[in-house]
Amino acid sequence: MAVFMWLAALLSVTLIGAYFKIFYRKRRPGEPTIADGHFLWGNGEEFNTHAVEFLHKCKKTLGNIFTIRLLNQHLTIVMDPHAYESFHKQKEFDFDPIQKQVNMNVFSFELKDSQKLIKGASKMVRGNYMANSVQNFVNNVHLATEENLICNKDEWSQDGLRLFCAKTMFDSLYQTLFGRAEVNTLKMYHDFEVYHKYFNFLWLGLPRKMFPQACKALEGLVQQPTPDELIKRDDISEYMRTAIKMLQDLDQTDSEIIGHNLVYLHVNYNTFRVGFWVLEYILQHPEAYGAIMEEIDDMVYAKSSNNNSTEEDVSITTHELERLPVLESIVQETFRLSSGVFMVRYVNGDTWYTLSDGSKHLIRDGDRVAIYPPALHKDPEVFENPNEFKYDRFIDAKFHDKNGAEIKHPIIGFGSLCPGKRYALIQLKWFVLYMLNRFEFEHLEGEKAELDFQYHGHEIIPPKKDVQIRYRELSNRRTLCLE
Ligand code: HEM
Repeated sequence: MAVFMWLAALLSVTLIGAYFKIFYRKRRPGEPTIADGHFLWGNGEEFNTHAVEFLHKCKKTLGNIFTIRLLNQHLTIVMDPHAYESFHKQKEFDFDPIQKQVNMNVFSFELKDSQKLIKGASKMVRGNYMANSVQNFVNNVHLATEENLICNKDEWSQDGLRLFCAKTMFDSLYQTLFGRAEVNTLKMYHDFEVYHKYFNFLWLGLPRKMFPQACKALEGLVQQPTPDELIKRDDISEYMRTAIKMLQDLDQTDSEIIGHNLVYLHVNYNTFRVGFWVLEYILQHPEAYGAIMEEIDDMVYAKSSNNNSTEEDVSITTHELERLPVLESIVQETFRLSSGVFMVRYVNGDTWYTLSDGSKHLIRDGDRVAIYPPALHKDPEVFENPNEFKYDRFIDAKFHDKNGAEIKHPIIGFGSLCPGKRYALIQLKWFVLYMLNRFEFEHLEGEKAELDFQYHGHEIIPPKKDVQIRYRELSNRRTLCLE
């Protein structure tokens, strides 16, 4: 009996010691307040249940900067709506270890020289390279529509909206990325859907073997042509070609290169995800649908030399596409509502970080620090009725904090580092314009998509389930071309 009690006492002491070593920490002078949480798993549960509500609640009591704990990991959250630039410029806040973690845990590869690669490949989504890629995309959207949809002026066809977007947008993004080939892009899309369910768990480092469905989906996703075969294609995207060649020069293996290709497919998959939401919100809101059709019709009318003929194609420039006010506002509003992104950095050395009110805060070496854009995007002090979709919210609008100071970056759906932002937005806008100019859409009775908040942390949050729509080709429309 005495031995048993002695062992129990030893175990208790060991557990208490482990608790203080792994989970507990003493706040040092200057460090942000640590949010109250469960003594073992910290704030994980509240964060998972509804991250935005939880962070708004913390902001009310703790202010514009505080630290939360997810199990044994401390994460300082910056809620200052003016922090975007200072956060981006703070040299100790490092993205490299974060992308390494995603690459290794989710896609099983490590880049030998990530900075060189990102710099080199990023040049290929600008200037003429971007223009060529956009032209390929325009062409591929048209081909996907002809090949994968039922184009009928007299009868409605029925589909899931997400499936509709997969057959058109995902297909064209895929073909633009890898070059045109006989490939079942719908299978790729389904595998990506399954794999993304486990993204957050994998990213955090849980072993893939725990998720047999993820393993099976990954087996499908890595069924790609070899890197040598891919770069022989004439129409593979320049950033993919450049990245593959650089990786080969660095002696990375074929399987590492295939893992890296999946990262590019993943970033394009985000463009597809947001494409779905833009169309869905337009369908949910007749006033938005009416306004955008009016904008398209006005543009087509203004650009046609003969308004009695529908034979003539109408050409618009990329610049014009980027500057359509209703489309731009709908896109921004869609990002505001559907973005789930974390702008997270590893802290390289103890850092005094200054907020916009001049206050200085000590951020601890080895922690993580983050801006969580969805919490800013839904801040009721900045956006009136933040959970409502308002299609014209961003037309000629400026946004201010509660003291009246203007917020320079009210929407940060691409973080501060994404080199593909302009390219993705052009593709997105073209897709929406092309589809609305060519088809009429309706939800089936009672159908409405809802955001699935368990995917918080993903760049774009998917819907809980697909929604059923019907579509038919419009009569008397002019064909649009992008110069
Ligand atoms: C709607 C589509 C997209 C969304 C929502 C998106 C979002 C993001 C976000 C949130 C980040 C992290 C940035 C940060 O933490 O500051 C990022 C990084 C990145 N994105 Fe995008 N992205 C999209 C499309 C693209 C495309 C089409 C490309 C292709 C070139 C791309 C390439 C990258 C790269 C290479 C990085 C890593 C940058 C680095 O490590 O410095 N993205 N993206």
